[in-house]
Amino acid sequence: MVINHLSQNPEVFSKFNLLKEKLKIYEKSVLTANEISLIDENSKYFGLPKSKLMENSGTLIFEEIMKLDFKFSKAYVFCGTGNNGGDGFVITRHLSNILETSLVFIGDEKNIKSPESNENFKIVKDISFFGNLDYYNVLNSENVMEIMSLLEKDLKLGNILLVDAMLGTGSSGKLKNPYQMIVDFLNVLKSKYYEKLKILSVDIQTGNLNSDIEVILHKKKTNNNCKNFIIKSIGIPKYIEYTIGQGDLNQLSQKKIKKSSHKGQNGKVLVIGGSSEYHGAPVLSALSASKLSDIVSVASVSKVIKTIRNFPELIPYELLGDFINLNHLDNLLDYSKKFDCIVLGNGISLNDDTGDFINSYITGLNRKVVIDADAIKLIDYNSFEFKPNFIFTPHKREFEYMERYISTPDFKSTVVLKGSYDIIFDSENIKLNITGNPGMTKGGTGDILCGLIGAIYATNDAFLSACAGAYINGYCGDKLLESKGYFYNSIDIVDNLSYTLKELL
Ligand SMILES: NC(=O)C1=CN([C@@H]2O[C@H](COP(=O)(O)OP(=O)(O)OC[C@H]3O[C@@H](n4cnc5c(N)ncnc54)[C@H](O)[C@@H]3O)[C@@H](O)[C@H]2O)[C@@H](O)CC1
Ligand SMILES: [K+]
Repeated sequence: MVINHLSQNPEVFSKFNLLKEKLKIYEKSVLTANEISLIDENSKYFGLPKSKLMENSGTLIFEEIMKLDFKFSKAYVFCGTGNNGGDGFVITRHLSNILETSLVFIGDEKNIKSPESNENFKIVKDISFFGNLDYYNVLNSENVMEIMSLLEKDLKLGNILLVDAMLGTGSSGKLKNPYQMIVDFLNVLKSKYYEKLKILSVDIQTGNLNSDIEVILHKKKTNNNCKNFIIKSIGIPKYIEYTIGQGDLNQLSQKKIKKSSHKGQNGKVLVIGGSSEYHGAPVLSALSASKLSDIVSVASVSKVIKTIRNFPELIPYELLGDFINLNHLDNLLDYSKKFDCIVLGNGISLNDDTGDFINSYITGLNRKVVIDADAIKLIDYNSFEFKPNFIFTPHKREFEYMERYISTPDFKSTVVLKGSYDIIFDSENIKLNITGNPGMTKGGTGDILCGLIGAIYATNDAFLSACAGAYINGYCGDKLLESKGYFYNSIDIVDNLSYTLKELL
């Protein structure tokens, strides 16, 4: 799916690479557990199921085992309940074809976490009836003692390979028993039979296990610390690290909090925009925010507030005059304190007085801010600090106002560069949003986007919010393309946003 998209728009990719170079964002060679779980999810989403990745992992690790310059008469595979254990089941399947293997499964079969792990567990369970594979289940500490005495007996007879498929990137915090107990025993046996026991860890060594080698999958993780390791590609294409998918959405606070959230848990958003010239923009922005946030208010001039009063779900905050200006500064700075995120600029219009307001307001405020449209043009960038709490949502022309600053060292903001495919970046990350279609070029979709990003940003961090907002907005447009062709407008998007949010969150 992604390939079709990108091949249709090669110029997007050149802009993407240009920005990547300019920002000096290089491909990450070490990933955090969070980043790896993101890739995990998105691999599935872009057509690479975890079962395929597990098969690749187990098979590639088995091949590495065959290359070891270590003769062993028997293998033990220690497996946990997570997908690290799943990899271990695949390795066991291969090993049991060529030599006597003991599978030591730690935990209760019912607690095997994933279908792909379960699938592989069932196969090795069946094999154990055909011989060449002994199956042991460790549920408590005396099982541990039994296993260790079996292992020690075998060590007296010959060399043993021990595969550590107990815990991988899903491990967190201090090892719980029986894992710690197992690791302690294995470390004792390792020091006692140093040459006869070879320990190979799958992906990451479990706890403080004294492994001889780590076979790392895809890329190094921040908590890999075995000095002897090899890295195996398991077929995850690197573009997956640069594209936004369901994995990103799964990191949102909305996915983490229980559905029965109490009032205010979904954040409070203030939209500051509009003028006697433009009424609609702040309404679109506020309405889209109101699909997610508990409280949405619009601060604008009387003519716009008149429209706002038609929407009971929006809280009006009236400003006298035709344009937002410095007279409104103190009140708005004070009022803004009530909100988690401010959406600034929709329809605010290119008025000098408004420019003075924007530059004073934005420097005086310490809130999360989404800066859009004319606000982007009105900022005086010479003495401007691109703070980490700012998300800018420029289209191509608006981006020209700020492009030359993005590679300066104190650039800390997030940018959504809207286009046929949006490019989202901050000083450390860059991603491509591949949802959306030409039907979204109609007026108002930009207002909807920044209202949506503002609502998400109220309870999430900047880069993730920018990615998620762009993704959801485009996804909603793609659904409308299916049902209405290109003949949909921004009201259609606002009306359909709830269905999209329900589907994706
Ligand atoms: N990320 C990827 O792209 C791929 C990952 N794969 C494998 O999947 C692994 C990650 O799998 P999971 O996310 O299921 O996690 P793990 O297999 O690391 O296991 C986590 C499980 O262990 C338990 N656990 C966590 N911390 C513990 C602690 N301190 N003490 C005791 N128990 C603890 C938790 O209950 C959790 O269910 C990777 O390391 C890798 O081996 C492969 O299957 C292929 C692809
Ligand atoms: K491991």
